[in-house]
Amino acid sequence: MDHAADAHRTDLMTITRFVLNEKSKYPESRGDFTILLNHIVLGCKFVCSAVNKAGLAKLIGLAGETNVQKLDVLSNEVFVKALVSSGRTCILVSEEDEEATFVDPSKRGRYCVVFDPLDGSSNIDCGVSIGTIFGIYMIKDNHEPTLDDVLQPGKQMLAAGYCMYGSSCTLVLSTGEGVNAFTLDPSLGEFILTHPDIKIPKKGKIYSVNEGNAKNWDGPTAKYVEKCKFPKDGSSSKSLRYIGSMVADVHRTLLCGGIFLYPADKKSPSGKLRVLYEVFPMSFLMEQAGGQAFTGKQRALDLVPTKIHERSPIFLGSFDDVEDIKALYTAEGKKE
Ligand SMILES: O=P(O)(O)OC[C@H]1O[C@](O)(COP(=O)(O)O)[C@@H](O)[C@@H]1O
Repeated sequence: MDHAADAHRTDLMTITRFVLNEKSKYPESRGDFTILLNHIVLGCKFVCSAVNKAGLAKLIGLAGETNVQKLDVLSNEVFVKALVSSGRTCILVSEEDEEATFVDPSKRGRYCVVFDPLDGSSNIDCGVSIGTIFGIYMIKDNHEPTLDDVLQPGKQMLAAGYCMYGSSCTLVLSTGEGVNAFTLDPSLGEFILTHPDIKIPKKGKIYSVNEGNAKNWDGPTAKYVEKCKFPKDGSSSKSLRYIGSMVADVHRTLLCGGIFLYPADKKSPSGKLRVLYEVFPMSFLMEQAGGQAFTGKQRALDLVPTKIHERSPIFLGSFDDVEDIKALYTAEGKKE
């Protein structure tokens, strides 16, 4: 690898150029998606800089008398304003807003964006990697947009991604043609393609779960984690890695393989993670990278949500690892 050449590389594959190339294959594409994506990218750049300077800019801690992080409020505001000002959206669903936002007809487009402006917020104060998660649907015709346009199975999504604010700022994106990652070059202010066509290893050496909830797990989950720790087939035990920030845990799983699980338990029978803007986007990316995502009952992307903040258990990651837990739930199902 000729680092000198790399440092002076002039043929820069920015995320805009990459998506323009992808969309140029479709004669009907008018650049609307690229314009929408550029506004999401703007939001990510803003949040990245805010997270980096959070300690200095007194952006750490809760907003006023609320139990919401200042950065959560700020991130939500910048994404809602960027998405509305793109002129390409009609419905916005944010983890931070109880109700969906219906964009004024004068500024409306055909894309519906579901997003978690800053996921893993419990990790903000201690500087652990956090991220933004988003999914994009499109309404097929010019009908008056309704919630039904977002309460769609995840497999209807056009695109999904996340931006991780960690040691570097990395935006991972899929428009349904594989998964690519772009790293923010702060000197250029541009996301540059650094991880083309990501494929998750078929089987991994890592399992990622909050074992603190173990006493409340159902049978198949408890058996699966036991199997990871004490495999009976002579294979070596898996290592436990859990950051408690979905974007960071899923990013590691995508690149290194293994499985991330947030199962249901007696305390939260529907799990913790939200279907529209956590489970669906991450499941979309996993499938596009050759992995899979399972709810304990079905393929995650086949789920049809009935509420915008609905939760679901999720098991996602390397194909073979998720197959193992699917087998345990199928066996459990047969017993019932
Ligand atoms: O602390 P727990 O129960 O393990 O939950 C951690 C999970 O919750 C999250 O922080 C989401 O919660 P928030 O939406 O409240 O940020 C995920 O990023 C993470 O995977």
